[in-house]
Amino acid sequence: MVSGLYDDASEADRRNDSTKADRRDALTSGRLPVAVYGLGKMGLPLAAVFADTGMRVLGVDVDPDVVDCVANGDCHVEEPGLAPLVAELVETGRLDATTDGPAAAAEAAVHVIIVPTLVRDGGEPDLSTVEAVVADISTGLAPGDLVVLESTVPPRTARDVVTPTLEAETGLDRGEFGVAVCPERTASGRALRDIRGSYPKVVGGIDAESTRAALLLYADVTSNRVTPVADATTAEAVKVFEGIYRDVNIALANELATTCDDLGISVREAIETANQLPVCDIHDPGPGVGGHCIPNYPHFLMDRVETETPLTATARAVNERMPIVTVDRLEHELERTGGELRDASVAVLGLTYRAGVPELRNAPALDVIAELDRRGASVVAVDPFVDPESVDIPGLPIDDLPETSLDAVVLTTPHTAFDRIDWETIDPLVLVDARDALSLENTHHRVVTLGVGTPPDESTTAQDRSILGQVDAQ
Ligand SMILES: NC(=O)c1ccc[n+]([C@@H]2O[C@H](COP(=O)([O-])OP(=O)(O)OC[C@H]3O[C@@H](n4cnc5c(N)ncnc54)[C@H](O)[C@@H]3O)[C@@H](O)[C@H]2O)c1
Ligand SMILES: CC(=O)N[C@@H]1[C@@H](OP(=O)(O)OP(=O)(O)OC[C@H]2O[C@@H](n3ccc(=O)[nH]c3=O)[C@H](O)[C@@H]2O)O[C@H](CO)[C@@H](O)[C@@H]1O
Repeated sequence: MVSGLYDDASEADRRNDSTKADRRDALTSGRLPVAVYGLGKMGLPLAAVFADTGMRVLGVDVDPDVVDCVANGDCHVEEPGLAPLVAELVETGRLDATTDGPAAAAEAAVHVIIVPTLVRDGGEPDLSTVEAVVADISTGLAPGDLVVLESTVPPRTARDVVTPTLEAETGLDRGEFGVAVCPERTASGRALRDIRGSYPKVVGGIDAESTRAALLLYADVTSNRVTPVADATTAEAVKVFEGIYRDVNIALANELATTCDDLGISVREAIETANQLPVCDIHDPGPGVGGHCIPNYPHFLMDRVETETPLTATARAVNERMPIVTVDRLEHELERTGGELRDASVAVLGLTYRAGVPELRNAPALDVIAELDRRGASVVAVDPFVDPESVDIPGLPIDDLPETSLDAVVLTTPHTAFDRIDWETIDPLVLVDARDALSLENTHHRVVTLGVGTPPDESTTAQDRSILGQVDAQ
């Protein structure tokens, strides 16, 4: 008889493959219901993939509009392939949604937390949403249940916050229920593909049995391998380290880009050529680091350790300054042409934090616009994915660019829709291509990127370099 995914069975039982198969079968046949707390950009895709393996999934969200939408088989999250999947899963009864967390907790045997973990002004991690879900779960937690943290959390959250709270609130002892950290390794726009197995799934429990139960949970979810790590804290650290790696390396690229002002070289050319070496993986410079992951995760480490973390802190500061660097570049170039930023009319191309996603959290473009505004420029924003007016910024349709009187353009996010702009039909302007995404060398515009301070040496023009490249290739 299978009572839960977490088992206090004897070692002999654990080695028994038929017991393991029974548990897996109980899960994928729907006999062990799964509650997924948080039906947002990552939670809904995760709930759908769980349900698609045969699990019976109850999605929980505090937002009644989200719950109504999902319960009706509709989909409020824009992810490739998600809408038809949600419709089918709701129709066949494998996925449902509720605002009633305690009721879902009472019914479920597996509780998966995928709510946001943010950072307060000042850098302190804000775990209030996770704590609210843990409070719901504790009202229905039963012996044999497994609690899974998919949300990214500061290392030691499972050990020092989640588990002690569950013990205190339920009266159950550690060993009667499981807690495992199984961090989401996905990004907006690729959620279903990533959850189904782009990367190995990391699982780490507060005890060996929790890790074992998490291995069973994900065995049928991912086509990739499931990687057990030593404990829950290691699993938490893996996710936070991934984010810090990215933040620090982007900061390095951004710093190198600013030195190219002095050197008078193209940072992109130097980076691309340096990256010919397999040991070299310099990232792309840009106007800043956005999204709700990478800018937050360094704080999850810095706030939790006594040890000094100067590199992590400096990287954050370098990246946070990039919107200012971008506006400085524009102001400087306008001055070189006799213009002034405080009188300038500027279009910012791309509001979202990266190309191709309708996501504005921590978007560098918003900081660029705030700084332009602070320095007196009048700004319009162009974005094919979000309406600028939704964040109180005057918007401009892409196709209206030629008819609009502009002194400057700043490209902050390289949406593919911008490829269709016919720059020849736009009056000459200063263009800061902060992502180096446009090829406008031969147009009448004054184009600068963040990583070319002065134009390349006249003796080796772009044309010369391409000829030299051909010679080199022969
Ligand atoms: N978005 C990403 O690219 C990404 C990638 C990897 C990991 N993650 C992690 O996934 C987690 C969730 O991110 P997301 O992008 O899905 O967030 P989101 O903001 O899109 O959605 C969160 C959902 O949780 C709901 N919610 C808030 N409090 C709740 C509560 N107490 N009970 C139930 N529901 C509640 C909200 O109403 C919302 O619908 C975060 O911890 C993040 O670190 C996100
Ligand atoms: C590559 C990837 O899968 N990463 C994911 C990441 O996803 P993401 O959606 O946050 O996107 P990123 O690509 O990391 O970009 C963040 C910001 O940095 C800017 N940037 C990026 C690279 C560069 O070389 N130079 C830059 O300037 C970019 O424009 C944007 O503003 O976080 C998720 C949540 O934890 C992780 O699952 C996962 O690691």
